[in-house]
Amino acid sequence: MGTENQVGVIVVSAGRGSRMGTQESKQYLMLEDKPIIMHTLDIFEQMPLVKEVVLVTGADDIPRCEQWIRDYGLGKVTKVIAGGSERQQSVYNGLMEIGTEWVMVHDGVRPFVEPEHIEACYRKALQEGAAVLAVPVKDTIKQVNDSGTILATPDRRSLWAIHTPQAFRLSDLKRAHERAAADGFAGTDDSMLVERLGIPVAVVEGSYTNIKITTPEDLEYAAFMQKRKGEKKG
Ligand SMILES: Nc1ccn([C@@H]2O[C@H](COP(=O)(O)OP(=O)(O)OP(=O)(O)O)[C@@H](O)[C@H]2O)c(=O)n1
Ligand SMILES: C[C@](O)(CO)[C@H](O)COP(=O)(O)O
Repeated sequence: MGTENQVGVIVVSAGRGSRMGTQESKQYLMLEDKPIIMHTLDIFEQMPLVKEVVLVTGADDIPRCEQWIRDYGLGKVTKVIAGGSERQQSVYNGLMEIGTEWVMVHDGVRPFVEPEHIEACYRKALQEGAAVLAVPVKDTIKQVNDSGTILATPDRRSLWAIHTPQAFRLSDLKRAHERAAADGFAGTDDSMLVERLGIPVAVVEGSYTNIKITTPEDLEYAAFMQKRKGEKKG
């Protein structure tokens, strides 16, 4: 089945970036020639699979984002809307603006996600109903109590670090968000909310380079990654 112009993408970019510790919100920091968020949006702009993109950003940042979108010719971005105080609310605001049967939610501060992994995540969701990009953890992970004492060491073979995009039926994700809001449940990703409905979510292995730019160290790595991308293009 053709997958051209199929999926709506919500790119969430309304956070404050407090862990980055910069005056400017991290998603607007320059990465080589343009703001991080514009690198991320351009990935989806170049994908035939993507029908529309809704950018969710800070209310005060809407005008400059709209100008950048014009400057960089990001025609697939159909709306730029205000987010909420939590990521979950920002995603929900985006859901209200998307009209496609399938939706992908992506962090605006993940500018190194690879198109083939985005497509693989979407195709897996078409097959299984829902899918997320992830990578197997490399470190041993332990559960630790508030006193700093180790409680348990889960079997590493079953542990994955979950990334974005995350792909769902729009109707399922809306229902999941509405159920979570009704229950006062706050999740750290969208998959958690869908899992709560009993909907199976599949994992698709992506890449360790699909980092979420969160702290200053990530910014250094991002600069290295961007340089390497430029060298590969030649
Ligand atoms: N209220 C929020 C919080 C986060 N995000 C977005 O969700 C993504 C992942 O969130 P995170 O990396 O935690 O960003 P911040 O919340 O900005 O970071 P911090 O927790 O350090 O403040 C980011 O693209 C961020 O802009 C959002 O759209 N709305
Ligand atoms: C959605 C996410 O990127 C999956 O790993 C992550 O949970 C976002 O967490 P954050 O604290 O909002 O950055």
